[in-house]
Amino acid sequence: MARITLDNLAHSYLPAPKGEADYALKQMDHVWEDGGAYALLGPSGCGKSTLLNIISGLLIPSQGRVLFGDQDVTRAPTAARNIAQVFQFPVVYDTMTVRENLAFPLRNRGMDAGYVTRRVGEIAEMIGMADVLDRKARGLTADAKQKISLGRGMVREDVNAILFDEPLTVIDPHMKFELRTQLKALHRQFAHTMIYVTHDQTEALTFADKVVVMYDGRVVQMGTPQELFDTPEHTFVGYFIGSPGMNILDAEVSGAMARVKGAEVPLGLGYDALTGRVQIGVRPEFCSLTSGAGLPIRVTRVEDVGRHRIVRGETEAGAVNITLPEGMAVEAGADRVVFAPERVNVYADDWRVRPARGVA
Ligand SMILES: Nc1ncnc2c1ncn2[C@@H]1O[C@H](COP(=O)(O)OP(=O)(O)OP(=O)(O)O)[C@@H](O)[C@H]1O
Repeated sequence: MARITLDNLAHSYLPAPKGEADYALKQMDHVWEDGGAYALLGPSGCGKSTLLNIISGLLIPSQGRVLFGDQDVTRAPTAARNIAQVFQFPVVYDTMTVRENLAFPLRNRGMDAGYVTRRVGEIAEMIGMADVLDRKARGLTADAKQKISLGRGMVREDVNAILFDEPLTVIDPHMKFELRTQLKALHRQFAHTMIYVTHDQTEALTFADKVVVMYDGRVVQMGTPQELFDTPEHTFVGYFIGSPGMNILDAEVSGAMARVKGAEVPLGLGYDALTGRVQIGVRPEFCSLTSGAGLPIRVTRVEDVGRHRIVRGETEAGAVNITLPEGMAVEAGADRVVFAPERVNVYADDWRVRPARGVA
């Protein structure tokens, strides 16, 4: 297991990049702790695979270094990095049995037969395949084959890191939940450094201790699920995490007051003078519908989504979504929305601004 350091890293697929726009991965410095479970989350094209390929050794970055522990592996081939990888689609040997597939990475390294049997048994239990160990992989469903790939990725205990690239794409939804839970349990047990690439926020938030949110070639935030929810550092994080995402409205901010089109919005803390495009962001969970004072809103739709309901509305400042807690009805005549002041974040040119007074 190893700490992974990305030192002044950047990558362009062009031979002579001119500006930032030419970089698929913009300059970044990060340390990913030894034993951490990280999810790399972001929309298609944001640079997740590029970063993963640099860590795994499939790609040499055009700038900067990758360290595993203290060792510079920037130019080391994949085979020399001592990592395990699980890809989007199954990579199994059809002519081998499930047992032989799972044992392969261990036998390959000359592990003792007793250990191989014990370890394969543990992993087979975990992926729910203990009763089909002697079946040939050929003829198994794509789902089952991908479980073997996951098992193979996790069978070695001595790897520097395990990299997962959208590994649950072909797994059916029920099994997805189960495997995610198993992966998490396995992480607790063995504390491998794990990096899990996904564009699915549920997958990222349930798997990871730290979620690394990428947008347009940058890591815009690296934080716990709670941090991403409470204090999105970039408007993209606010918008991308949560269902629905954060409400973001253009505003003018003066001290502890924001003015949006149609109302004044009290803030929990004060702010220094701001420049650039100023916005406030507040999650639908911290908005409430009232008939008293507040930002005038016209409710356009109420959606039932199981445990709670989502009210969708239009204000002069833009669209606002409100999450109604379980059992709460939409009050007749309610035509204002108010925001919990201490839950309102302030942004300048998309980046969160720390309050001038009090805690950040
Ligand atoms: N081999 C390549 N040559 C040139 N450009 C590439 C190459 N691979 C990726 N890119 C570009 O680099 C950017 C980042 O792509 P990347 O595949 O890393 O994103 P991603 O977040 O993994 O997306 P997806 O989820 O769709 O795989 C994109 O603009 C993409 O078009």
